[in-house]
Amino acid sequence: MSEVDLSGEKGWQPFDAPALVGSSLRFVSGDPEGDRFRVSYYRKPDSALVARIWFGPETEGPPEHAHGGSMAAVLDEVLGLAAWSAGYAIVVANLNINFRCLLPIMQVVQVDTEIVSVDGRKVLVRGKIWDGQEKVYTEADCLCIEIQAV
Ligand SMILES: CCCCCCCCCC(=O)SCCNC(=O)CCNC(=O)[C@H](O)C(C)(C)COP(=O)(O)OP(=O)(O)OC[C@H]1O[C@@H](n2cnc3c(N)ncnc32)[C@H](O)[C@@H]1OP(=O)(O)O
Repeated sequence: MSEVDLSGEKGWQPFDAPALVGSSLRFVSGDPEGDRFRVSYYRKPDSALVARIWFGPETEGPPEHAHGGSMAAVLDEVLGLAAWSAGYAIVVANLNINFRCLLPIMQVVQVDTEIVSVDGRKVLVRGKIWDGQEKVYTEADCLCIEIQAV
């Protein structure tokens, strides 16, 4: 497969996910040369986690477009990781997804995240997969629950 440009924007800092949560996080981001997903994580200047993600041919669902489950897997990982990167050791309890537009495969898209609220052990993270300009493919609310130990 040809080179995929996952570079971030000016002011974004590369974020080392395995350094924070360990190398078990491989389902989405564990095969950076593969034909499924290729992912690079960054922190924005406001410290929000952001990802640049390439959906490869093995994520195909509808012809030439991403499988809904592949988008769900990406949102599970990125939104959960957003909570970890904000200092909360969590697992995902509920992931509510709206699929807005078919997502063409073989292109790089962006996942933006936002910590919406923290209420005791409950951390609500909101995110979207979009083109980074205007087109939103998928939106999600992710309820994360803090755990004592992994
Ligand atoms: C290790 C590195 C990982 C880093 C990367 C993260 C990205 C990957 C994210 C994942 O894929 S994690 C794997 C998928 N998730 C799971 O398998 C979670 C399975 N579920 C559980 O382990 C437990 O259900 C859970 C820890 C989430 C909660 O069980 P607890 O017994 O600890 O909590 P409890 O049931 O008492 O609920 C605590 C609060 O959360 C609320 N809650 C729990 N589950 C909920 C739910 N599903 N919907 C709404 N609210 C929920 C619950 O009502 C309560 O609210 P209040 O404090 O206000 O009373």
